[in-house]
Amino acid sequence: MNLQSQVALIPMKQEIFHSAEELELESGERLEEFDIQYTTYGEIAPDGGNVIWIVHALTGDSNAAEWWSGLIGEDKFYDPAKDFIICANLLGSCYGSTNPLSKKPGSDKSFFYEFPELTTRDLASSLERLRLHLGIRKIHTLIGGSLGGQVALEWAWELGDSLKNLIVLASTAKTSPWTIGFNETQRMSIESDVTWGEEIPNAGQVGLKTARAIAMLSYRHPKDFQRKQSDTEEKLDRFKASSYLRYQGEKLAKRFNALSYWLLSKTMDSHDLGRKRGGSAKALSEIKARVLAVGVNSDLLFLPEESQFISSHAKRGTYKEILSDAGHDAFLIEFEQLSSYIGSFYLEQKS
Ligand SMILES: CC(=O)SCCNC(=O)CCNC(=O)[C@H](O)C(C)(C)COP(=O)(O)OP(=O)(O)OC[C@H]1O[C@@H](n2cnc3c(N)ncnc32)[C@H](O)[C@@H]1OP(=O)(O)O
Ligand SMILES: N[C@@H](CCO)C(=O)O
Repeated sequence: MNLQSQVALIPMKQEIFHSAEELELESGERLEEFDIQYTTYGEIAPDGGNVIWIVHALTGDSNAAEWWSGLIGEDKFYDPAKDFIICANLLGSCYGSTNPLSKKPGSDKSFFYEFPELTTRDLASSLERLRLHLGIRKIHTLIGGSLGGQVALEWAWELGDSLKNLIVLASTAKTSPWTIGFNETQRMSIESDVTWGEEIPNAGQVGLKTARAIAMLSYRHPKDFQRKQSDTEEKLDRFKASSYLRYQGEKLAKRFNALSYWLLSKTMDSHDLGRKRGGSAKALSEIKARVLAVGVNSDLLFLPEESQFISSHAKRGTYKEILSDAGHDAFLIEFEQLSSYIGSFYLEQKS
C-alpha cells in the first residue's frame, strides 16, 4: 500500500507481514502465527548498505517520520532520498501488529487476557523474522529509545555481524527496580478499573488514563513542570499540573489500548540483556556492532548511568548525553543534539 504521510508529506509504504510460522517465546509459550505491521521510507540501495531500522518506544507506532519528524524526512538527518528507513509496530502493540485484541488462530475470539507474556527478546525475534522475510542482509543502523532501545539491544546481540551500528537512547541493559516500580503502579491503576477482567476491547481504558498520568511524571522532570505548569499565587485549586496530567491521560486513552499497555509494560520489566548470557556486562561485550549510547541528564526513569553502563561494556562503545530539562522524553524532542551526536558517531567511524 502506498501512502502519503499527512504530517510529514513523505512518500511511504505500509505493509503487514504475516508469519505463518510459529514464534517460540522465552516463557515457553508459543504464538502460532503473528502479524507485524511496518512502514518504510525510501528505497534499499543496490549494495543494501543504507538500511536504518527504527524501534519505537512504549506507545509509538511504525510512522517514525511523524513522531520523529525532527530526525527523519526531507533534508533531515535520516533522509528517504538516501536512506531506506524502516520501523515496525512492536508485537503486542495496538497499531496493526498481533496484540491482545487480535483473534486467536482458528477462533472468532480475541486473546484478551490469554495473550502470552512477551519479552524484549521475543520482540527482537519477531523483528528478525521480518528482516529475513524482506531479504535484508545487513542493517547499517539500528536505533531505538526507551523500550525501543531495550529491544534494539536484544536484537543487536542476536544480529552479530549483520548489524553495523547500534544507537540506544535513554534506555538500559536491564530494567531497574525503580522502573519496574513505576510500571507496577501503572498496572495497578489499570487493574483497579472496574472493567478490567471483562472481555471487551475497552477494558481498563479509564485506568489507562491514570497510568499515563503516572507515567508522565517519569517522562518529564520537575524543572519542566516548574517552567510549563506553574500557577500564580491566587490559585487554590485546578492547578495547571493537574489539568496537564489529566489531559495527557485522556489523550493516550483515545489512541492506545489498556491491554497492550499492560502487556508491554511487563515486557519492559522483564528486560535483561544478560539473562542466561552470564550477565549484562558480558552480553554487552558480545555485541559486534559499534554502539552509541545516549543518556539524558534529566532522565528520572532510565538514568544516564544506565546508558553509560551500556557504552562502557560494549567492545566499541561511545557515550553522549543530551542536556535538557525535558526529562526521559528528551530523546523524542531534542533533535539538534541527537543529530549532532549521531553525526559525530558516524564520522568517528570514517576517521
Ligand atoms: C497515532 C499516534 O499518535 S502515534 C504515537 C505518537 N506518539 C509517540 O510515538 C510517542 C512518542 N511521543 C510522545 O511521547 C510525545 O508526543 C512527545 C514526548 C514527543 C511530546 O509530548 P507532548 O504531549 O506533545 O508535549 P507536552 O508534554 O509538552 O504536552 C503538550 C500537550 O499538553 C497540553 N497541555 C500543556 N499544558 C497543559 C495544561 N496545563 N492543561 C491541559 N493541557 C495542557 C498542550 O496543549 C499539548 O496538547 P496537544 O498534544 O493536544 O497539542
Ligand atoms: N513517551 C514515550 C516514551 C516512553 O518511554 C512513549 O509514550 O512511548
